[in-house]
Parts: sequence; C-alpha cells; structure tokens
Amino acid sequence: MSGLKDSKRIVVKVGTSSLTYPNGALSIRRIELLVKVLADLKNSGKEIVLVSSGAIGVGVGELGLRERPSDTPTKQACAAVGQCELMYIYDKLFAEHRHKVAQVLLTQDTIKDDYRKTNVTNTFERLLELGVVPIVNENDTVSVEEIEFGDNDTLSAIVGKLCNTQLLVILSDIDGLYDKDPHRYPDAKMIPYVPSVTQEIRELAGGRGSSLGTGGMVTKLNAAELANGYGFPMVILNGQKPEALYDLFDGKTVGTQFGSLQNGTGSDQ
Ligand SMILES: Nc1ncnc2c1ncn2[C@@H]1O[C@H](COP(=O)(O)OP(=O)(O)O)[C@@H](O)[C@H]1O
Ligand SMILES: N[C@@H](CCC(=O)OP(=O)(O)O)C(=O)O
Repeated sequence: MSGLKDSKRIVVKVGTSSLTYPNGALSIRRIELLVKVLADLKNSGKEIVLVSSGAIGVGVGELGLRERPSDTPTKQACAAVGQCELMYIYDKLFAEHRHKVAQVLLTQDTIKDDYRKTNVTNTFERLLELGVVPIVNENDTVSVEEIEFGDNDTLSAIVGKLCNTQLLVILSDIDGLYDKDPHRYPDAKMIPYVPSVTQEIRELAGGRGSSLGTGGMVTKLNAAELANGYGFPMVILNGQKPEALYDLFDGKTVGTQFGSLQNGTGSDQ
C-alpha cells in the first residue's frame, strides 16, 4: 500500500475562520483559492468531499449583524441564510472550473442509524461516481447540539466514515498541532506526526483561536481519534494556504498527521 499522497478519496474540512474575516464577511480571496486547489486536485484524479463550515459566519454578514449571535435560534437563522449564500458561491466558483457540486446537510447522529447511514453512503457513492463534489455541512435547523458546542470537525470524521474516505484533511486557522497554543505562546513548536491521540496529546490542546472559529484544537483531536478509529489518517493544514494540499500530495511533510493508512504502511513520516 502506498503513502498519503496516493490517497484517491479525500474529505477536506474547512472551518469558519479559514473562510471569513473577523467581521463575519466572506473572504473571497480565500474561498476562491480553496476552490481552485480542490478543482485542480479533482482534475488530477482525486475524489473530493468538502465539509464546509461558514454558514453561520456568512449569515452574520448577510444579515448585517455586528457579531456572531450567542443564542441558538439566531445562530440557526444565520446558518439557514448563510448556507444558501455559501452554496451559491461554491456552485459559481466550482462551475468556473467545470465541476458540479451537491449540497449534503447531515447531523452527527446519522452514523448511529443503519437505515440513514446506508442512505447517506449510497448518495455519496453515486455523487462521486457522477464526478460531483459533495459539499457537506451540519443541518443546523434540525440539530442544535453541534452549534452550541460547535464543531464540524467531528462531523468531518463521520463523513469520512460514511463516504469510505482514505484521508481526512482539516483546514484550520493554524499550521497544525503545536506543543502549546501558538496564539498564547510564541515559542510553541509544531508536531509533524501524532501516531495516536493519547491523554498527553490532549493536554496540549486549548480552545478556539478566533471569534468565528468554534471548536478549537480539542475538537480536532476528537476528530483525529474518530478518524483513526475508523481506519483512516487525518492531517491538519493551514486553511490560509490551501496550496499546502499540493505539498501533501507531492509527498512533502506538511501540517500535522494523525495516524497512518490502514495496515500501517501508509505513513509518510
Ligand atoms: N496545541 C495547540 N496547537 C495549535 N492550536 C491550538 C492549540 N491549542 C489551542 N489552539 C487553538 O486552536 C485554534 C484552532 O481552532 P479554531 O479556532 O476552532 O479554528 P477553526 O475555525 O479552523 O476550526 C488555533 O488558532 C489555536 O489558537
Ligand atoms: N454548521 C455551522 C458550523 C460551525 C462550526 O462548527 O464552525 P467551525 O468550528 O469553524 O468548523 C456553520 O456552518 O456555521
């Protein structure tokens, strides 16, 4: 079995802080760059599933609110408004590269129900066969647990399982996992490889880094643990530099890799 660079089916998760400015408005430059890289990777033969946060952040901007709301119904309303805008933009940008997108809204409990799980898996399988890029987000109208505790990181690992991915890439507002929060400690050092998420690793992780990000490093470690348990590795890369995905698939050491490909032969470390 070959290394990460040969993974064909990839789930890429992008967080709110990688897509929006601190005032909530969408960063056109970032989303354009992300779509360009993903479209190009798709042209190279990869199958891409994109898990995109940002609906609440974009909704905040669309509705002209001054800051991210703290009450759940307003967050849900923002997500419902923002999701339309987000998909409109993805549709338009992927179309420029002649790729089709699909909207898939899920809740984390999908994985617990065999009937729903099969339906979702079948949909992913067919969409990928048809050459479509599924774009997934939490269904924030029917599920509020996740927007209260906030994270699409866990969802992205579940999506990885549901679509039988070979690799999960989480694009964050930071280059990878450090030995302490680099926003608080300038001497923090990045950790390139984590074979498994231990208690010692968990103790390195702090909370969110920006006013728009919700999960912090803890939820990324939860996602890594889930992903590795499901049998695929996870890599954290910086969403400000989506070109890092090219480096990853060129076989370079970039970001932080958690776990290796199943049967232990896939690690690039
Ligand atoms: N050990 C750590 N290594 C890296 N980042 C950390 C660590 N501990 C806490 N963080 C914080 O987690 C943030 C990433 O999570 P979050 O703000 O939720 O981003 P995103 O929107 O990308 O999901 C970083 O910006 C950083 O401030
Ligand atoms: N479904 C919500 C998810 C919010 C969320 O988890 O954000 P993030 O921590 O940036 O992945 C949205 O799209 O705004």
